[in-house]
Amino acid sequence: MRQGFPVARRGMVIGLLGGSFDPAHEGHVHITREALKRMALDQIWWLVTPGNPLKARQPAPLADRLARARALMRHPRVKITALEAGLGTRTTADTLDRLRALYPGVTFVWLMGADNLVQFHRWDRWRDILRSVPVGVLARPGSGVAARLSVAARAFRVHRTQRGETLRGRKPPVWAFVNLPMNDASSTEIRARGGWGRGG
Ligand SMILES: Nc1ncnc2c1ncn2[C@@H]1O[C@H](COP(=O)(O)OP(=O)(O)OP(=O)(O)O)[C@@H](O)[C@H]1O
Ligand SMILES: O=C(O)c1ccc[n+]([C@@H]2O[C@H](COP(=O)([O-])O)[C@@H](O)[C@H]2O)c1
Repeated sequence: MRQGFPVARRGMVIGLLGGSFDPAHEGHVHITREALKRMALDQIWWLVTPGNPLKARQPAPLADRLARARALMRHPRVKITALEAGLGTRTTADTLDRLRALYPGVTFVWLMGADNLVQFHRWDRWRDILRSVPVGVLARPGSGVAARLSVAARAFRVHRTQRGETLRGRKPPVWAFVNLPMNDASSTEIRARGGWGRGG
């Protein structure tokens, strides 16, 4: 395996949490720990993105975001990675294609907060993503209703399962809201109070 790429054995089920992590915060840690437990995932990999293709704002340098993420999220089954920088991919659909080719026999589950489902239909090849991996949508304060009414939720409503815990064993297309105790931490809020980056 390439340097910096985690090792995974055939048969493993690995959750992928992509994000800007600008900066990583307790909300990320909370959903990661809860998803590991509730969804019986073998590992979760954080994919710290070089840059969200839909965000105009330039994030803090990747090295700084990785260092903060690694300092905050300490768990033997959670790997903090810069896989997308290594692969040269920017969109999630491309990243998933590459990971499936690199890790035959490994099942990936895409994880994201409910806020991301609201605008998921603007992502590159979003239908392909939903057809190729199980997707767990993690509860986030303020986004539940909009997520349930979103274009993607309506388009794939027949593929929704009520049981997020079972996603790891299901064949896509399948997705679920994974109801967790919610945590209201947000990177935007941390940046606004000067807790990160050039201003903080
Ligand atoms: N408090 C939270 N509860 C549930 N999901 C979250 C929470 N914070 C972040 N996430 C999810 O984690 C992933 C990465 O989030 P991201 O790095 O964009 O953090 P953020 O706080 O949403 O940042 P920003 O405020 O800059 O958009 C996304 O799927 C996001 O929906
Ligand atoms: O593939 C896309 O078109 C796409 C559009 C928007 C966001 N994403 C991914 O969604 C993840 C969450 O991004 P963010 O900035 O909300 O943390 C991250 O992995 C992004 O690369 C992907």
